[in-house]
Order: sequence, then structure tokens, then C-alpha cells
Amino acid sequence: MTIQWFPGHMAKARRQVTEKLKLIDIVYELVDARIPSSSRNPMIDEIIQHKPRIILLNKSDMADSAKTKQWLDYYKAQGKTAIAINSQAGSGLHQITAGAKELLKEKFDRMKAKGIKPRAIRAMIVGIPNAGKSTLINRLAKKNIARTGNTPGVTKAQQWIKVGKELELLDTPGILWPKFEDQEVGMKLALTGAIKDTLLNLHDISLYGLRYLEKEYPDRLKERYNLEAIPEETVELFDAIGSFRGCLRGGGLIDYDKTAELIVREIRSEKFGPLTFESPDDETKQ
Ligand SMILES: Nc1nc2c(ncn2[C@@H]2O[C@H](COP(=O)(O)OP(=O)(O)OP(=O)(O)O)[C@@H](O)[C@H]2O)c(=O)[nH]1
Repeated sequence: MTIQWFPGHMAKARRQVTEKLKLIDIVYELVDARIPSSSRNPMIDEIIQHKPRIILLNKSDMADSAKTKQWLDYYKAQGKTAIAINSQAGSGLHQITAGAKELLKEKFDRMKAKGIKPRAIRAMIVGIPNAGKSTLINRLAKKNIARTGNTPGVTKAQQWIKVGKELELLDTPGILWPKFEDQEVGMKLALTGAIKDTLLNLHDISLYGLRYLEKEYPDRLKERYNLEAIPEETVELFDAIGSFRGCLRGGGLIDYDKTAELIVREIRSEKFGPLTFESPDDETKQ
């Protein structure tokens, strides 16, 4: 889905999430494990305020597992709850309810002490486009498709999905915008496929991807494009890749557009294996 984010749309998206916050106990903030920082909404803390939250590092199957571990440790050190999941295959999902129960234990114990009848935890998923919100909701819904539309005290229009006995999820996720004003964030969003029709130039994106691979995963880059050494000069690097992969135009010249497209496509489609484009160290430097 392509969403054009204009100030009016952002305000509306924010209003919708704020409205739904009243109905729920906890927020699941879904981010892309390959870019946990760049795939967050820049105003998320301000929007959800003190509502308990669990960060879900989704698509962890596509991310570098050593870096995912670093991110989990980083959140833990900050007292935040984070869980690595793969919504497509369904792994890590059992921790979703368990994590919420732990975070909300005091609140529910207090309710119990007051004699309030026990009820399921109510939650919603928020995240930027393409984070995997629908995939996760469908996965969770499959366990028990029953919906409870008429829960007392809850707006009738809201549909709840039962996830086991202990969790109820709003069926529509909160869609929030990414931090796309930042060029580097834009590059990472493009490389992970979060934004496809990008205002950024494909050459810049492919070059950013190549230089990141050179820095973090040089052997994978060399192996994929049969490079003995990684040329420092951009033109030489593109020439080497373009000629090895046959991205040519008339007269045997390198077709740089085709080469750039190939590189971005291969990064997005995991041809270099699982990749993570940012680490918590970059975060602390800011
Ligand atoms: N490999 C992998 N792919 C995933 C995972 N979760 C979602 N995807 C894929 O990511 C793409 C986006 O998923 P969606 O569920 O449509 O994302 P969304 O957040 O609902 O997107 P919007 O509707 O644009 O807001 C789809 O192609 C999914 O198949 C995951 O854990 N692993």
C-alpha cells in the first residue's frame, strides 16, 4: 500500500491512534528488525505516552540474528520490553501474550483486588506501512478467529480478535508514518522495501546499500559479484558489478540504471542473506 503522507494525513493518523488508545491496555509497536530505529514513527513516544508498550522486531528472519540480539539487549538495558518475531512463519508469537501479561501484572492484580471480574488484555498493533501489521494480525487471528464485536463498554464499530483466552486485539492496526525527512532513513526504508516509489534516486540507494555491505558484510558482497577487492571508486564498483552480471546496453557499455536496479532488488530479496542496516551503537551516537 502506498500512502502519501501530508500533514493532514499525519494528524488524522495520530488522532485515530489516540482515540483507540482509550480502549486498550497495551500497545504492540511493530518495527522492522532490519531497521529497528528507521522503521519507527518519530513521534511514537509522544503519541502513546505512558501506555504500556511492547516493541516487536518483526521480519527477524530477514535480519542479522547477532544484531537482533544486540537490539534486544539494548532495549532491555533501557527497561523496555522487546521481542523478535517472524509474523510470516509465526515464530516468537507465543511471547506476545506472555510479555503483555508480565507488563500488566500489577494493573490486573489491582483490578482483581478491587473485585473487578477478570477480563482479557486489550491491545492494538501500531506501525509504519509494510511493517507487517496485517500479516501479524492474520497470524494471531488464525489461532481463534472468533471476534467479539459487542464487548460492553467498547464502541460497537471496533472489532476485537480473540487471541487465546487472555488477549483481545483490535482488528485494525494503527498506521503511522516513518521518519522519511531524514535521507539516510529514506535509503534504509527503500532498501528494505518499505517505500517503493521513492523520491530518492535509485543510484543513491544502491550505492548506499553497497557501501553498507562493504562496511558490515564485505565477504558477502565480494562473493555475490565475484570481486577480488571492492573498488573505492564508485564507477569502478558499478562497472565491475554491471559487467559481471551482464547489465549492458548497446556497444557493450554498462547500463548503470539496470545495475542499480539489480543491486537494490537483490538486497531487498535477501540475495545477500539476512541483513540488518543499523545497530544500537548508531542510536547512542545521536
Ligand atoms: N520475511 C518476512 N516477511 C514478512 C513478515 N511479516 C510480514 N512480512 C511481509 O511484509 C510485507 C508487508 O506485510 P503487511 O502485513 O502487508 O504489512 P502492513 O504493516 O500491514 O502494511 P500496510 O498495509 O502497508 O500498513 C508482506 O509482503 C508480508 O508478507 C515476517 O516476519 N517475515
